[in-house]
Amino acid sequence: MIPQPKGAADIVLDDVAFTYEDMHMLFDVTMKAGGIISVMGASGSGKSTLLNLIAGFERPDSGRVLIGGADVTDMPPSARPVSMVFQENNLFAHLTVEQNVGLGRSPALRLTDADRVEISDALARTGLAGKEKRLPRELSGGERQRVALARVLVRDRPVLLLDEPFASLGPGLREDMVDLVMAVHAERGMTVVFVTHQPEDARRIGGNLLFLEHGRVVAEGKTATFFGKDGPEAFQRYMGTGGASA
Ligand SMILES: Nc1ncnc2c1ncn2[C@@H]1O[C@H](COP(=O)(O)OP(=O)(O)OP(=O)(O)O)[C@@H](O)[C@H]1O
Repeated sequence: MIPQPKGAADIVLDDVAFTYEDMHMLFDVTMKAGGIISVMGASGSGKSTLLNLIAGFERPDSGRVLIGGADVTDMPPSARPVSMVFQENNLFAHLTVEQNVGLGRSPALRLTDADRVEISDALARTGLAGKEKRLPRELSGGERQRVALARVLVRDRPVLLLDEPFASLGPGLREDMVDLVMAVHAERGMTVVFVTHQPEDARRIGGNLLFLEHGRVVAEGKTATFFGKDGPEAFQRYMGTGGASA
């Protein structure tokens, strides 16, 4: 079981409306502190927008975003208690691995000895020891995402948002990376929201699942239930399996 998190935070989207041209989205959903939640849905259903509203890269037309009970609707992304990992371009190309991780401690890279110890621990934890001085272009795609996760560890924020972070990696490596996210979650107990197109990622993660259609959450609950024979109909249609997949 996940230890009771000290710093985890509930995420609440309270009647959050958001529009892109003719795409009207409405999110009214609570994600429990310390949970791990997969977000699935067809392309264009609003998964990235949901994360961007939590992170503050998009502002609601109406409604409120609360994190840990605090209303963050008007806060810029940098002030929110959130880390985010994208599919790519998480790193600064001209900075070394350890500098990229160090940014999670100090945006100006003014690092104390204690920060350096934390950075070195995070690099060891994510399997990057010995690669500290490399530039991002000298790493594989999987290693670059490990650097992004090491930065999450040193930032130590109560919410971690992942937007298809391993979509460009092959299946075996993706499994390893999902396991690393789960290990980070087990260690820190932050609230993790993981957008994925891959059913096997969601199954591996377990926890809860939000399923989106046309800018709304149309089903939510335990991930295991989604993949069972009584999974929500909309999800079964999306999977095209009529229910449980192998
Ligand atoms: N910057 C934008 N300007 C206009 N429309 C946008 C913009 N970004 C997204 N949209 C539209 O908003 C809707 C939701 O997009 P979003 O990226 O959140 O979906 P998604 O579920 O993450 O898709 P994918 O799985 O393809 O990444 C889509 O209809 C998309 O075309």
